[in-house]
Amino acid sequence: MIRTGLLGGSFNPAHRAHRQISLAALAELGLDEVWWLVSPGNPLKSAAGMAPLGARVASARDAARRAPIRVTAIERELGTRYTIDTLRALQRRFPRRRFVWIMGADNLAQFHRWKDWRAIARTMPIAVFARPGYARKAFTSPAMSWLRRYRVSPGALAAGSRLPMIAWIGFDPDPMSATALREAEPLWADRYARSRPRDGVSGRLID
Ligand SMILES: Nc1ncnc2c1ncn2[C@@H]1O[C@H](COP(=O)(O)OP(=O)(O)OP(=O)(O)O)[C@@H](O)[C@H]1O
Ligand SMILES: O=C(O)c1ccc[n+]([C@@H]2O[C@H](COP(=O)([O-])O)[C@@H](O)[C@H]2O)c1
Repeated sequence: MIRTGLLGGSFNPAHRAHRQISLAALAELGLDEVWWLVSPGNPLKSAAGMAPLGARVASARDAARRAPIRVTAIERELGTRYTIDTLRALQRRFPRRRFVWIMGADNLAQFHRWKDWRAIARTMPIAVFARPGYARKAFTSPAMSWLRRYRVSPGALAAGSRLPMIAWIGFDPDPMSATALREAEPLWADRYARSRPRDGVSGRLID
């Protein structure tokens, strides 16, 4: 089994916290690699202000350099938009991998708005990272009121196979956000104007 973390995101643009939480997940959960799934469009986010997919993939490749992180826009190829559909498609396509879904506390705070969120938790383990300002919202969220009974330590999540299973990973919270980067450099995507997602977006090149 190849142990693979999945970090889905807009990456508009990618930044150091994406890298840090991925490296922490690799170490704490004994993962072999992390895939960054650069979303063609988060179903809950407006497309306004969203840089082209190619620029977001290129920024993610920069941020992931020299780490066991693979950047992919595979949702575009799979034709999926909702995470539950992506995860099911990935499990079908990569049956020898054991996946873990990774997300920041901000996403846990609104996880109950995601399509079939309980089914996501029954599909693969979930690892959550603290994010400044979101601890309370995440712990008291509607999703967490159901998920808390399935909470385990990171070690138990790494070793176990029961589902659902959710763990908080110890991590010195990092205030970095793509919103702050866009405010500092609204035209950041111009740096990647000529970048197109190469074939690296295809599942074939992932394996
Ligand atoms: N500083 C951070 N600490 C912990 N998790 C983070 C951090 N930044 C992003 N993440 C997580 O990484 C994933 C992808 O995040 P995303 O690409 O939306 O970046 P973002 O900084 O949250 O963007 P935006 O500010 O545009 O909402 C999400 O699960 C998010 O919770
Ligand atoms: O499936 C859903 O309903 C759903 C709703 C909101 C967000 N997501 C996914 O959550 C991940 C994080 O998104 P973002 O924009 O916060 O980086 C990304 O993979 C999105 O596709 C998924």
